[in-house]
Amino acid sequence: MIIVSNVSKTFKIPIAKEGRFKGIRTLFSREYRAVQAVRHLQMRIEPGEFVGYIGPNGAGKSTTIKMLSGILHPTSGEILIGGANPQRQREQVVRKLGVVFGQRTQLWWDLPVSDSFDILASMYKLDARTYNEQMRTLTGVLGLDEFIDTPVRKLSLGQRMRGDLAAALLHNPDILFLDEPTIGLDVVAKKQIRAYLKHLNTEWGKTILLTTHDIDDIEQLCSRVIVINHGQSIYDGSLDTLRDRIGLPSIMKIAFNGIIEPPAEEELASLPFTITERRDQILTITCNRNEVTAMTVLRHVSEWGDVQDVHMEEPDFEDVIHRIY
Ligand SMILES: Nc1ncnc2c1ncn2[C@@H]1O[C@H](COP(=O)(O)OP(=O)(O)OP(=O)(O)O)[C@@H](O)[C@H]1O
Repeated sequence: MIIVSNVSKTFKIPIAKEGRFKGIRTLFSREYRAVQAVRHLQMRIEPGEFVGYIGPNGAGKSTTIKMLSGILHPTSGEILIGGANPQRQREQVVRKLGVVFGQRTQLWWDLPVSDSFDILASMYKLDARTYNEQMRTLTGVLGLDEFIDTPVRKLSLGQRMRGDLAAALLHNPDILFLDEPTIGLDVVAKKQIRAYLKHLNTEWGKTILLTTHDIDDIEQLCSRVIVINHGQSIYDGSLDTLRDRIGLPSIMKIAFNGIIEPPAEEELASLPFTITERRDQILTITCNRNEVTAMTVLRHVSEWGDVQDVHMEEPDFEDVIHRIY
């Protein structure tokens, strides 16, 4: 289990000097300004959960992941990963954790991928049998064969990400922190990485905290989302509840056979939904699904003509995000 209790992180940044030798003078400056990257963060993640951690640029996501994995120290508050503190019990925590930073690789750039795995295996002190077994399993799932002897610098971004995922999983940790693992990937590679991540969670039971700017990642993978803005958690729950809470409309497209005869303006105004578009034989209807069911809408519109087809459209998740920010 991951427990984050009232964690804050403040960076001290030297105030930039003006005038001659400003670079050197800034370097030796004793004047600082404080940037509060994370404020009073509370979080509890149960084993086996797949949690999306989202927020605008500079919200504090990477800082949180770096604190969770022990790279940065919180200014205040406490973090426990499986009962251990990532700063004080680093080695114990590192064994439980795999971390992937999408923008940076932990593989050695000029070496074949297999050499990086050899180095990591010896860092984690894996015995030969465990290492070989784990490599076999990971090769099966992540298709490493295709590029195992290729130097990392020659890999496609999708292959590199598969290599990085394998590196993070080599010591078989229970928990994965993934910071933008799909960044820069093309549609096909994204789909593939998502399929792997789903497998790691549902088949292998890995607990995953995923940071992403890609809304499809969240929609397709995460049962829970935590939204952070200006270092503070502003939402923690399901994606559906998030949509409902900010009252995004449901959209229905209703196709008719033949003539459509909606009632007069006054009667339309009294209905619990609105017609937002009328094109040929199709009406677009918008309603708040907390206030009116699709069946009620259908009952009304079927009096206006011969309904041929109904199509429900989910509100766009990008809209959801913009509204909560
Ligand atoms: N090492 C650092 N020194 C000083 N300030 C930092 C440092 N790391 C992060 N910050 C600041 O802390 C705040 C949070 O940054 P962080 O990288 O955690 O955001 P993020 O949500 O991951 O953003 P993005 O989506 O752009 O990666 C920002 O204001 C950033 O400038």
